[in-house]
Amino acid sequence: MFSRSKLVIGGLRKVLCFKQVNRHSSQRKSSLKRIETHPIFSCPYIGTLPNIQDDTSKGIQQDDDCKKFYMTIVNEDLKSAYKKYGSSVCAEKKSIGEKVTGKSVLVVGAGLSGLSAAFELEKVGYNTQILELQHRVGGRTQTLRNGFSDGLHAEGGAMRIPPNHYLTNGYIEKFGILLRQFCNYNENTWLLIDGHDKIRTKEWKEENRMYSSKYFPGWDSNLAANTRSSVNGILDLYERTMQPVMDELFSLITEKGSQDGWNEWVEKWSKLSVEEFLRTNDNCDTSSSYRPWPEAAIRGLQVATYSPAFGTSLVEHLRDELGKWWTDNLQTPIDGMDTIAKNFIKPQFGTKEQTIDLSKKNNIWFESPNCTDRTYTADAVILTVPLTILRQIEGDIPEDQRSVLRNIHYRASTKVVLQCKSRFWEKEVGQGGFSKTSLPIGQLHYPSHNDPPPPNERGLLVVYAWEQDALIFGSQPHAEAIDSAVREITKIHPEMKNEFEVGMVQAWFSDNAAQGAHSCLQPYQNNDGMKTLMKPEHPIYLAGEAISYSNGWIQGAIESGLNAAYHLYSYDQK
Ligand SMILES: Cc1cc2nc3c(=O)[nH]c(=O)nc-3n(C[C@H](O)[C@H](O)[C@H](O)COP(=O)(O)OP(=O)(O)OC[C@H]3O[C@@H](n4cnc5c(N)ncnc54)[C@H](O)[C@@H]3O)c2cc1C
Repeated sequence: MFSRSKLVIGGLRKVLCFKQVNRHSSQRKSSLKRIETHPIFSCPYIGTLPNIQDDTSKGIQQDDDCKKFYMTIVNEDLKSAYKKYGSSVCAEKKSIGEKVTGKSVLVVGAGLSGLSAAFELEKVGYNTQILELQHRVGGRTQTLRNGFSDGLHAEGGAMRIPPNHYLTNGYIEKFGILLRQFCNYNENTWLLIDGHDKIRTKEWKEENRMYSSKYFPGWDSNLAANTRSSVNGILDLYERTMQPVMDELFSLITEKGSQDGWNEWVEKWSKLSVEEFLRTNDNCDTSSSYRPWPEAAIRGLQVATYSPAFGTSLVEHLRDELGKWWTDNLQTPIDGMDTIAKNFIKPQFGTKEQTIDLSKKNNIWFESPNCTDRTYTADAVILTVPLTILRQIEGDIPEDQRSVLRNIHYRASTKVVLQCKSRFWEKEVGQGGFSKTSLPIGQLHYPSHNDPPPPNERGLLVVYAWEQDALIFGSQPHAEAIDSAVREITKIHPEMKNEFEVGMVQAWFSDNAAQGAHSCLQPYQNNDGMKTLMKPEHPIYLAGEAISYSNGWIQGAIESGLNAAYHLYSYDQK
C-alpha cells in the first residue's frame, strides 16, 4: 500500500476535506446515522467482575468487563463477537452475523487503531484501504534505529506494555512477537533536586520523611498536630490522600456492580483535576484530613515522581494506579515496538493497490486541496488520526463531536536518545529505571537490557521529558537539544561528557503526523466528552487512542479501532 510513495492527506495545510458526494447539506445531514447502542458509551459490558476483592491485587480497569467481547474479536473475528454479544451492543440485532460482501471502507491512519480496525474488517470480507501520511506504519509507536551503531535501537514513542493491557498483549500473542521484561523501577537510580547532592531513589523512598522536610520544607504544614507525626513523608501523604478515593470505587463496584460503580465514580471524580483535588478539601469527606496540600508538598510530589501534568482529571491520573499499569511486570518487544504494527500488515491483508473509482461508488468523497488528483470513495470511513489533526479537518463530523475534540488537550513529550561509547552507568545504577531531576531533562531512562548483548559495549541513554520540559528540548534545533541534554546529564553522570557519541531527538508536539504525544483528559472530559466522541455514527467513525478508556496507551488505540470496526460491521448486517 505504500507503493504510492508519500500519500498525503492534508499535507502542509493539514486540511483534509471529506464530504458526502451529494453536497446539499440537508441530504448530507440525513445520510449520517447515529447508531443506537446501549447506554454505557459504545462499549458492551459483558458480565460483572467476579470478585472485586480478588481482582484488586491484579488491578482493575474500566474496560475489564469488555474483555470477553474484545478477545472474541482478537481470537476469532467480528462475526463471532456479533453472534455472541450482538444484542448487548446493538439496540436491534439484525442478523446472526454474516460475512460482508461488496463493502469498502477507508481507514485514515496506519497507527494501531487504524491497523487493528482494518485487520479485523478485512477478515470479515470488507475491501479496506488504509490512507497514511507517512512512509511507515505504527504512528506513535516508532522504533528509532537509523543512525545508531551495532543494531542499537530505542523507542521514540511507546515503550512498555502493562500485563493488564489484554488487547495489546492479545495481538502480541497472536502474532508470536517475543517480549522481554521492561524494568521501570530501579532503586539505584538517582534523584537530583534543586541543587542538593544527588541521592539514590532508594534513599528517597526509605527516608522519605527526612528528605521531604529537607527538600520541601513545609510539606506537612497543613496537617493537624495529631496526624502530622504519623505521616511518613510526601510519598506516604500521597497514599493516604489517594487511597480513600480508590477504595470508594471498590465499594461502589461491590455495591452496584461494575458498570454502575465505575460510572458513578467517574462522574464524581472526573470533575476535579489532580491539582484541584490536592489543593482543596471542601468537595467531600474523602481523605479530607490530609487535604488541602500546601504548595511545598505538591511541588515535592511533582518533582520527585516526575509528574508534570497535574491539570489532568483525577480519574485519568488514578486510572493508571487502579489498573496497576506501572507494575514490575512491564514488558517490551525484543525487536522493538514497531514489530506490533508491522505484523498487522501482511500480504494477505492490507490495502489493495488499485485506486477506487469515485464514479462507481457514491458514498464518501475525500478531497485534499494539496492533492486534488487523489480521490477515494468507500461505503464508510474510519478516521484514526490524532484529534490534534482531526480538528483541522473539514467535513461532516457532527458539531457535538467537533466541539469536544477541539478541547482535548494533548501532552507534549520529547525524547533525546544518546548513544554512548560504553554503558558506563551500569557500574553505578545497573540496568533499567529512571533518574529523576528538577533539571530541564526531567528524567533519564536507562535501558533494561543489553541489546545487542556483550561484548558490544555501546548503549543508549534516553532523556524522556514531558510538558514544559518537552517544549524546551523539542523547540531547540536538534543539535542544540542534544548538547543541552549531554550537559545536563553530566550533572548526574560526569562521565557523560567523554562518553557521548551521537544523538537523536523525537519531539511529538512538532511531529507533523502527531502534533502531540497523546490525549490527556481534563476535568469533566472523562464523562460527557468521551460519551460524545464514542457515539458511533455511520458512515464516518472516529477512532484513535483518545477515544477509549485507556487513552495514551496502545490498549486504548486498539480498543477504539475494534469498537469502530464492530459498529460498522453491526450496521452492515442485514
Ligand atoms: C512518548 C510516548 C510514549 C508512549 N508510551 C506508551 C507506552 O509505553 N505504552 C503504550 O501502550 N502506549 C504508549 N504511548 C501511547 C501509544 O503510542 C499511542 O496510544 C498509540 O500508538 C496511538 O495509536 P493511534 O492509532 O491511536 O494513533 P497514531 O499511532 O498516532 O496513528 C495515527 C496515524 O495517522 C497518521 N496520520 C496523521 N495525519 C494524517 C493525515 N492527514 N492523513 C493520513 N494519515 C495521517 C499518522 O502518521 C499515524 O500513522 C506513548 C505515546 C507517546 C507519544
